[in-house]
Amino acid sequence: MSAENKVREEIVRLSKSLFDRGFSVGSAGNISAAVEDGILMTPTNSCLGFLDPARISKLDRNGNHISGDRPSKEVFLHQAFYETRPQTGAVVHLHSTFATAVSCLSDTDPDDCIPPLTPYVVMRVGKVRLLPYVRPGDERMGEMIRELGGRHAAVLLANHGPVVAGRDIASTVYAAEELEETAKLLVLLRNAPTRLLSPENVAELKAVFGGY
Ligand SMILES: O=C(CO)COP(=O)(O)O
Ligand SMILES: [Zn+2]
Repeated sequence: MSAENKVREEIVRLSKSLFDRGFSVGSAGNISAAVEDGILMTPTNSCLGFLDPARISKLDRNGNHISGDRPSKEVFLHQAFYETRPQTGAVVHLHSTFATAVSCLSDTDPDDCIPPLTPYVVMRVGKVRLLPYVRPGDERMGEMIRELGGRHAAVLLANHGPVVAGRDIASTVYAAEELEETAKLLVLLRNAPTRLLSPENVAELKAVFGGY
């Protein structure tokens, strides 16, 4: 099997896994992955549970649609991550329930919307920014990601959902899951006195496991 076909199969397998466990419903969310000569992206209005590897959209390096079904309307969002974080090999956008809940709370800190509750969110996701609401598919989402200058691997789109960029599709999906589970803890612990990891704990994790 060619390297590109392996990536197609991986997109289908991991998308189905997310869908089967309720991290995405209906036709919400989209996933992309870099290949040698461009980017593969889930087609617009497709259900992550039932993707066909042959119909996945392919874009060239300039973002032109070259094969497969029409790409996700969030193409600008995905492209902005590839452009600003050269290490990016995949981007995952979900409407997963708890991360989306945090994106709707009016007291969420926009500079640090997922505080360091547990080590794995620090290790796999890093500091998460909240970006102001624009409608799905609005080109301004790409501009907002570019303005971050590649400093964040994950963002929450206000009143919409999370977006995570990573080195490859599996690690990016795992990071999106970690973000969702931490958002769930945040909602569960809302109004309960909560101990966060200290700045020293966070610094130790970054020193040992690397930063995102
Ligand atoms: O999540 C979505 C929009 O934000 C889904 O859009 P697409 O079906 O175009 O990928
Ligand atoms: Zn969306």
